[in-house]
Amino acid sequence: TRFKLGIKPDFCYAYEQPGFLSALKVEGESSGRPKLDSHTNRTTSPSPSTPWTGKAECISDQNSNESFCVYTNQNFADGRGISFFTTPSIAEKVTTLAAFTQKGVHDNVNVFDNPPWKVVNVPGRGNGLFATRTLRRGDLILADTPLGVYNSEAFFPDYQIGYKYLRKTYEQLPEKSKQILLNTAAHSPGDPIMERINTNAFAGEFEGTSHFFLYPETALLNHDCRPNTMYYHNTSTLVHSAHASRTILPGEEITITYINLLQSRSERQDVLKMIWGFECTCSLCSKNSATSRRSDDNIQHITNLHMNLADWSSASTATPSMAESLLSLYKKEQIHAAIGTGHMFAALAYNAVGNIRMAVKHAKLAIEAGMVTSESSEDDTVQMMALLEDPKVHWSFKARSRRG
Ligand SMILES: C[S@@+](CC[C@H](N)C(=O)[O-])C[C@H]1O[C@@H](n2cnc3c(N)ncnc32)[C@H](O)[C@@H]1O
Repeated sequence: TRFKLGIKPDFCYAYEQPGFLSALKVEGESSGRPKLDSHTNRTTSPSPSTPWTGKAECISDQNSNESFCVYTNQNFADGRGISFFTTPSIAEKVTTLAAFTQKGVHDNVNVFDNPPWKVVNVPGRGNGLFATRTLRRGDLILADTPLGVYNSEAFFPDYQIGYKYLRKTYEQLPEKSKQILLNTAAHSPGDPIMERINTNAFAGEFEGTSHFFLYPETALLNHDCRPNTMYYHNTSTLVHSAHASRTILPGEEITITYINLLQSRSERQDVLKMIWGFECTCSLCSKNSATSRRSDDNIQHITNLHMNLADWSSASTATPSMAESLLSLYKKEQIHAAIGTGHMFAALAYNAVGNIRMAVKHAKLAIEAGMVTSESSEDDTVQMMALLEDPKVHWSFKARSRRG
């Protein structure tokens, strides 16, 4: 299941990831979901134990019998504040998260006193973050909490109704945070709040439902099809953190990917234009057509290798050399954040033919590479640790060696 943001599933380098609002706009419009036009406005009083400020304003969808309300906590993360637009049951669960119950989880978050970057305005792409000192793979670039978390079901079907509640999520924030939100970019005209969510919010599953998260500082990161940074969203602390996925030199722009990178140039350009309104002229998109074709072929090859290596059926044709090819293609294509995944595939593929020495080598490398995204690849790390502990009892041991 997809949870949080990204490949595993909150780790961004390749799979469709920061699906921003417009991505769903398209999906929602074509899905013919019932409109929220038979709504009623009402308010509910929070129970005395909830952290929400004031009365929650709610809207009910009579078709689904679902209510969505605006909940704000102005004290969240040391007075930065946070607003939710979601169902009462999700809001109740939210209050039990570490974000609301554990002291200290936001201690070094939303702190930008001496960051390793500065904001620079680049004609044609707006603001972006540029490194002011050398960053090594794994170094923290920034960590922030969302100002808004919006249930996609809540306002999506009918914008006019949704706007009103989105505006409320904004209006209830502390003054300083309102300004921070307004300082984010909007790439098309329209309702100022809606458009800022549209341009900047990350989509991810939250408490089992799709939500959008607006992290105003992370929002400053521009897109590159070969980014030098990856990010992770912790759905318990609600902290979003971005780490360098390779060495970044002073003066270099710090970039993330907005899309699934395992797509051809034309596919990438189409989706970036459609959703974020810009022509991608990143280093990869600007290559001459012969180089670009080679890259597209590599991407296709990576996709095929993924499919083969993830196939544990009796029909699988996966071999360790496929995993070695995958690793070298990641390197060739400079998909740095995926190296850990490549080593994991290799560890499993070697163990599957009983080559313990190579399985252990790659498991160690996978864990080491996973440190960069320690939180995001938790399951993978656990899996690799288990393999290291005793390769012979790991489920993958000789799982492919008896096949003809
Ligand atoms: C999340 S914002 C990124 C920060 C934004 N540049 C700003 O000024 O705050 C996304 C918007 O930035 C611009 N953008 C991001 N990456 C870009 C790129 N590689 N080339 C051109 N524009 C880009 C587009 O206008 C896009 O809609």
